[in-house]
Amino acid sequence: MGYFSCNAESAIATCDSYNWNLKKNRKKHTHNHTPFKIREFSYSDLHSATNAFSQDNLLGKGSHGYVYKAHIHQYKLIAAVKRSKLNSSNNCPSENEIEILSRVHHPRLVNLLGYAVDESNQNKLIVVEFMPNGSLYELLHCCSKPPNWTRRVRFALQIARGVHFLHCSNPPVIHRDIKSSNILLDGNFNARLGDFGLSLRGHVEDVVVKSTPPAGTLGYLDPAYLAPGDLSTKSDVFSFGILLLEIISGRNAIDVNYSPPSVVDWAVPLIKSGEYTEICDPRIGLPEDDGVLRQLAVVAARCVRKTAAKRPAMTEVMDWLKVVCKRMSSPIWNNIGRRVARVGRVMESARVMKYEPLDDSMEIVKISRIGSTRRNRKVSDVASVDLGSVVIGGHKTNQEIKPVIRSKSIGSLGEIESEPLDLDNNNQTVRRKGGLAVKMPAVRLSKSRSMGMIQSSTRLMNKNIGNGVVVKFFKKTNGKELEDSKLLVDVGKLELKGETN
Ligand SMILES: Nc1ncnc2c1ncn2[C@@H]1O[C@H](COP(=O)(O)OP(=O)(O)OP(=O)(O)O)[C@@H](O)[C@H]1O
Repeated sequence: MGYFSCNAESAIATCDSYNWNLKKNRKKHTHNHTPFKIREFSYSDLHSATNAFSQDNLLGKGSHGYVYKAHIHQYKLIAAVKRSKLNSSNNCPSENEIEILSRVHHPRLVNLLGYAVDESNQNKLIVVEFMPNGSLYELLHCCSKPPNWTRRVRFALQIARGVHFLHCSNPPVIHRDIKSSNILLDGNFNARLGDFGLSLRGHVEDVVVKSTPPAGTLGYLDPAYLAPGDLSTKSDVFSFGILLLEIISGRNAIDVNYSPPSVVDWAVPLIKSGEYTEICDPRIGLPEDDGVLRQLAVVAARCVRKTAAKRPAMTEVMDWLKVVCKRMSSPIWNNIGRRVARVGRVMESARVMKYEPLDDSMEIVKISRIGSTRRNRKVSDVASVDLGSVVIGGHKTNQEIKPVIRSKSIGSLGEIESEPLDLDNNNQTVRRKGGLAVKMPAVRLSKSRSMGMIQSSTRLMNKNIGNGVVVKFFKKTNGKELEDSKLLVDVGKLELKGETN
């Protein structure tokens, strides 16, 4: 058990045969040039740091326990302390979370700072970095000023980096519970992936991975993950795709105010028929450069494909999002987008993936069509989730934002309670200190293992979308108009690769 050591690296070196090469590969795997320290705090330190686990220090409540803000004066540290409501005899997820977090460290994760043992019941308390700005869930669904496109694209890329890091670790870490409420915002409003209670560390053929029952959160759960043996990093890719659809549309993964309630069933047919604007969050409107919306939508649709093997790896997703991010952050793109839009809206069907900004003077944009005029690009075979009668969530897209009910993780590594579906508002108020104040009705799902097994009932038809367009850029230097070949736009990259069933 690596976390019993004060220094995670030494624990790994002595206890973990997978990581004999950790030192050698540290740069690649940890992004940290100095080893990160995992401290063993005393229970009494945390008791006083959280003001005896007072209501005032309560940051929120999850399905496995409570999270408190802690001022740990000895270390001049503000941290978040997670206290499980289960006994450790129940194989509570905090054990697993500490075990995994003691081996990974990355700027895009909510990293482990240490742990403490409650002597009275042997429960482990987890001490992680404090995230003062709430969760992405709160920002997207409960905030009066929803984030703009620049921030949304940035969040998507940051989360992709975190997930990519986990998948590239040796052995890989599969998070299994990627969702907007597990994306927390740090002091600089950067997105961090947290809550590793359901995560698994190991290769797919490892016994632990092969014997752990499926778990996750309804609405985000990969429909192809029906049995332990189905798990792979591609299940996280599916959940990430759902999260991306949520970021684009501002709607919940499951929302009964929409028909169909599943974001996949709702968004993917629209994406496949090229109606990207229909899935855009109406509160912020279209991005200035509508190619950004198209690219994000296509990435999301590919992540949620029904067949796990056909989904992209996180490394590809990350690369695509980097391009979108670059496109967003190049002010010149907005200019170009406007000009192109003016020329008969030809950009409607462009798939622009690469751009390097001009270095000087004036740019002129010329447009030429390439390839077939047939609408021959498709996003195919994406997953369709039959939600049955489970009701979670929602706000309307139009004007009014209603209080939303958030999906909870289901399944666990430990004993699973059986509780009825309960939508009574009185039960739970999630309180944030120092972040956004959110009142949330409780959703208690029946936490049976089978509950996570959402069967796909619909197979979506392929539809063709769009034509390719090339945008060429010219710069004027000393009165001469020169074509800049570097600025030739790569068209249709996303849609062209591997779209067949
Ligand atoms: N490091 C942190 N800093 C600040 N707030 C946190 C931190 N970790 C969790 N929280 C807050 O505490 C609350 C509970 O988090 P927790 O991870 O236990 O459960 P959850 O993700 O909300 O639900 P579930 O357990 O169903 O996944 C959330 O509202 C979250 O925003």
